[in-house]
Amino acid sequence: MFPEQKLGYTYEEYKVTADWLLANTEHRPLIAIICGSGLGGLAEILKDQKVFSYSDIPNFPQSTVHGHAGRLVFGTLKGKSCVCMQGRFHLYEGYPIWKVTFPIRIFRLLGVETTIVTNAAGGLNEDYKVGDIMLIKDHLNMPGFAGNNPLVGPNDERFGLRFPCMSDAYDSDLRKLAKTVARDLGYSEFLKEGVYCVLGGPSFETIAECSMLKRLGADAVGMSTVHEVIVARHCGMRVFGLSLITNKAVMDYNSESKANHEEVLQTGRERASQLEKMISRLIEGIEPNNNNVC
Ligand SMILES: O=P(O)(O)O[C@@H]1C[C@H](O)[C@@H](CO)O1
Ligand SMILES: Nc1nc2[nH]cnc2c(=O)[nH]1
Repeated sequence: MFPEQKLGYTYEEYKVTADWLLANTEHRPLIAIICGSGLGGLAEILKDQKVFSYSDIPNFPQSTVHGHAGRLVFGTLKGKSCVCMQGRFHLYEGYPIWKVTFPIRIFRLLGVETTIVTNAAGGLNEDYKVGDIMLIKDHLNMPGFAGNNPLVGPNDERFGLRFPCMSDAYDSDLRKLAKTVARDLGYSEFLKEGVYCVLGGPSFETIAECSMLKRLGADAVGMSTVHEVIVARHCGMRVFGLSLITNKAVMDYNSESKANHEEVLQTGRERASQLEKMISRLIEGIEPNNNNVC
């Protein structure tokens, strides 16, 4: 039925990694955080850290992108046990999509209930400024339109349903909580809410591509996150996502500006402390749900 190429890890392979981690740390995280480009400093908010290099974890892919350190950091925040990926995997690194999303099922097997995804993205919405934080309310999955979806291949019911719903992918209660947190911190001025569009990368968009994406309803464009969200929702985790608008997508043929990775990392450094505060407060407000997945 499916071609003979490998289409993913087996349940047993996921278990090997999860069991290795459980044997090597006493942390039992309920919340996972995935750090976007240049946002790895978010891991520093965790106390009582236990850190693993991806290269030391069985089956774990390696980070190859500048701004993605390649470390899995366990720790606590306000007494809550968390795990943080300092570095994620992208399609453009050459990984098949099931490797890109490998850590998500590991999180689920560790007992994680809520996944927080962050990324750096280009702003398509003309009201957005560099440095804005966009709560992700929905996504456009461009690789998925072409059949590159992380759930392609045999479905393992131990993780989730063959046909998972995605109309409620980004938890509305967590978005409400984030808005309250942002207001209390005085961040409302640079808080936005919108639709994130994933492309394969690594080239940034042409002007025509940006105008097309904007017309399709995207507010921000990037190269990650959506694959992780699909797998997280498939296995029943709650998802909260935010994009840091690190650059404005170029939409004018007369513009001199050019998207570049250094600007992306620089904007991350500039907003790091506010993002750390916002995510700390958000985590403080997340209630455990006794591992009842949703
Ligand atoms: O991992 P994220 O999505 O934050 O990284 C974005 C997309 C590319 O990897 C990189 C481009 O600068 O930033
Ligand atoms: N595709 C894409 N990814 C980004 N990541 C950060 N900025 C951008 C951008 O402008 N386009």
